[in-house]
Amino acid sequence: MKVKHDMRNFEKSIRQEIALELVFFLIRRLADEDDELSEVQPDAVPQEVRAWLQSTFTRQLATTRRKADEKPKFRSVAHAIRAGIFVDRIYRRVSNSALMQFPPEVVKVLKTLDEWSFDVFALAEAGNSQPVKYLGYDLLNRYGMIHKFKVPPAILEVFLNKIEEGYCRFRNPYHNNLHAADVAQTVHHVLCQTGLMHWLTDLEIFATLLAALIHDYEHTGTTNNFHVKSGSDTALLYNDRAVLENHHLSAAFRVLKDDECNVLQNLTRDEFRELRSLVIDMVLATDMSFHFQQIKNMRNLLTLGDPQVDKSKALALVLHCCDISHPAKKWNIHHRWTMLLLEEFFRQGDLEHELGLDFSPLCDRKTTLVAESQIGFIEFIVEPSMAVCADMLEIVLAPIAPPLTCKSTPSTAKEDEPGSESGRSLSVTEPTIHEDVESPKNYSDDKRSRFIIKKPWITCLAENKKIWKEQAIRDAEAREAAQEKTDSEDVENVTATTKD
Ligand SMILES: Nc1nc2c(ncn2[C@@H]2O[C@H](COP(=O)(O)O)[C@@H](O)[C@H]2O)c(=O)[nH]1
Ligand SMILES: [Mg+2]
Ligand SMILES: [Zn+2]
Repeated sequence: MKVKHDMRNFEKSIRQEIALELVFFLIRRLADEDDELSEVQPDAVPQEVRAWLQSTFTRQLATTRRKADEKPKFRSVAHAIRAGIFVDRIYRRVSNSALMQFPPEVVKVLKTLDEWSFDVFALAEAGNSQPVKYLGYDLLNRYGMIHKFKVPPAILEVFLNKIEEGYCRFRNPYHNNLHAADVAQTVHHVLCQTGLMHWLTDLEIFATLLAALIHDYEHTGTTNNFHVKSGSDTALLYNDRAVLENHHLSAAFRVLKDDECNVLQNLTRDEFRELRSLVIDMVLATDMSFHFQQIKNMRNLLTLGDPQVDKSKALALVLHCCDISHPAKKWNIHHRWTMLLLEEFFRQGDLEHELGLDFSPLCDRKTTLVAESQIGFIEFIVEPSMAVCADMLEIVLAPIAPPLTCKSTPSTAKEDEPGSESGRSLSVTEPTIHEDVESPKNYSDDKRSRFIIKKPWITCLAENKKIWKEQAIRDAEAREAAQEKTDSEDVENVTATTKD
């Protein structure tokens, strides 16, 4: 019986191997000869992880993107600093009486909002499980959006409540209001700690924060592939293309149609159109099947002598990186997110089993190799994405960077509590300039001064990968021990049967 079982497993793995090789061949032919996935050595990762990589992160080329934006207008931050002004949107005052009140525990957590490994779980705990409401409100006020775009504070509160509710609709372990708040906070970190905000107009900042807040609105807790293979209504509606992302956008813009929730009501027609277009581009680019193409396109662009980076493409890459950034946060936070995501995947696997569908990769709770898959995710997806994004930021921000290495700008956020009368301002850490260092590999041959951003994610990624690798070894040993136990039990059973 065991021999039969082994034969079946062997045949199955041969079939999977052949299918996998065929898929790899087709991917190379159909998509790109040299895209990131084809660079992944077939033996470097377990088969299950490869299957997941290809099912989640590849597809044929996406449809044509909209034409490049106008050449970006650079503003000299150095000049602004010298003049003692830190662009007028940094500090806005909104009448205290109109502002939403924040519980003191929320205020305390929000004091750490600028940190790379901000603890969104602590915010949810402090804020009655409403992190989107508090964080969304605070961010939009910090960047002066409420003032600049005349967002009625009461409407903003209703809008954020509605968005928060939508995130909670399917009670997902991972794709919920905490994930939305987490991604928005990470986007904020990039905006303010790298200086990206100074490359952007107010409208572009508003669009970026809004895109982050709504990017997984009404997520069903199941993947695009699941929607397609189960023939869900949403898959039918969007013809199997970026099913979830189309839904997040469409449903969120529908919320904005309601007067009670319309935070965009005081935008001009042109402003609305521009913001909508940016938000759509950003959220559609969070579809993981676009990942390799997106990374490759940006990497190729950055190799050009004087790359002109389209703002919408730059912002889409930033949002995508923030969306997959938890493996680059401190271990405790990353581990918590991993367990939540895996539980969501496993629930999908349970559903697939009930529906008689094949398990999607990483969705079978009995066989999934968690540590191995996380190593694969970090090495093949997160690290390359963060690297390209950082290179892109260093290139686009170089022309507006201050000429000298600056110390951190004193943060007034510490004194100005959210919802307090004094309003609030942004703390912006100035990135550093390293003089006379080599330009990024492959990007340019000339040796000149280079603008460098801080990259707190690098140490976290290395540390997390190390922990997963240790875990993978322990898991493999445990599996081996369990297999040996099963084998010896089988032998005992056979012996007992023979005696009978
Ligand atoms: N195997 C893992 N996949 C991950 C992890 N974190 C994120 N992801 C994948 O990325 C997308 C993110 O897009 P979203 O808009 O759905 O949030 C997610 O769906 C996963 O496919 C991880 O830790 N491990
Ligand atoms: Mg998504
Ligand atoms: Zn997301």
